[in-house]
Amino acid sequence: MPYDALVVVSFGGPERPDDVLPFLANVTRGRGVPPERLAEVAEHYQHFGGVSPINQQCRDLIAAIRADLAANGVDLPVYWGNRNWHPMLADTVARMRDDGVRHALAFVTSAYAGYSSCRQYLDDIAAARAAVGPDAPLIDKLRQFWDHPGFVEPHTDAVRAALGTLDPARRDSTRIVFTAHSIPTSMAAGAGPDGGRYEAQLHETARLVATAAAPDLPYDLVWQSRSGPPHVPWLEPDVNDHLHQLATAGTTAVVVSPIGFVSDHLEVVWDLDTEAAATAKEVGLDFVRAGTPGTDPRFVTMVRELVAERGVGAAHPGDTAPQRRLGTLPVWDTCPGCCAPARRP
Ligand SMILES: CC1=C(CCC(=O)O)c2cc3nc(cc4[nH]c(cc5[nH]c(cc1n2)c(C)c5CCC(=O)O)c(CCC(=O)O)c4C)C(CCC(=O)O)=C3C
Ligand SMILES: [Fe+2]
Repeated sequence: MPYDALVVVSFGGPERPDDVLPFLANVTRGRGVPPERLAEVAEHYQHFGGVSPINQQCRDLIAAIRADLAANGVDLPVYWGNRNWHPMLADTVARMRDDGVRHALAFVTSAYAGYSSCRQYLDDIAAARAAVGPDAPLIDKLRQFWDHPGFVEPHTDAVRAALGTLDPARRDSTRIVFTAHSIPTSMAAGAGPDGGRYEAQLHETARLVATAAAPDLPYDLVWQSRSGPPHVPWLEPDVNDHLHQLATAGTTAVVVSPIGFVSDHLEVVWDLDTEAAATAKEVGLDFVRAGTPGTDPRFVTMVRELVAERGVGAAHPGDTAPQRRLGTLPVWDTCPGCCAPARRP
């Protein structure tokens, strides 16, 4: 059956102060996140008036996707549903059913393998379809896109632009510090069909961005936004500890590039622009944070290309577009057995 809709599936975020606690309850239900950590994160949201930037970023991305599809003659309605906040995915899937959608593609706003980045979105889709019932549309998730040029190139340009703002006299002691969301080490071990794929893909993206943006500079991949109880091991080092380390070892300037993310959502504007920037200042490092793809036209076009890989918009029925990729790690179109839920801690 040909595809008749695209649904953008994202994390969701609060849009007013009263949303913050119920949003956090949705994110952390059954996850064992300590109340102290929750109170701390609630405060981060309240610093921004209780409004996460992520929902508006999704609206902007969807407007750009719709315009790009229309400009290229691809007639595909675009829906939007979130994991943790309105519009909730189950409500969206009900609306898709009401509109007569039978078989949709899902673009998830996360590029990588892993439980939180991939498998949990598959579970969200399954739960939303189950809530809607037997006449819910089929929904196929598009593949992971960590090494797609439409994701790598905007990150590369952002790193290059950020480097351009630093003192060229310090170039010899400048480093690129890539970041992604930390996850429990047990979750990292279970990422992808054969494990370890979250880190492996991030290492590949870091290499692709660094070698294109500044082949002369050293770079690191470190982790941000650690959650969970202290006795559970998560990926380390934390970006703040790493900045301390770098300053001690003679680095004078850093570009921090959040390659783990597609937009400047709260974990970027708080954990990096506020916390990591303060750490850099404390230890005397020049600090600049590189941007994220957001609505970069290449990122928007990538979505159309991923859809074309599934045969949508083809000149002849049955034609599918080739995968555009810069890396060499294997990729799975349909995530077979990927990020098995049983491996989740
Ligand atoms: C891998 C990963 C991504 C990237 C993939 C993707 O993009 O999906 C990501 C994205 C995001 N994480 C976000 C927010 C939060 N994540 C939390 C908690 C957690 N994240 C985890 C992992 C990830 N998270 C994990 C293992 C937990 C522990 C709880 C659990 O096991 O599930 C918590 C609870 C409080 C805390 O403890 O921090 C919050 C509020 C926002 C929205 C920001 C905004 O509002 O703009 C976004 C985009
Ligand atoms: Fe998170």
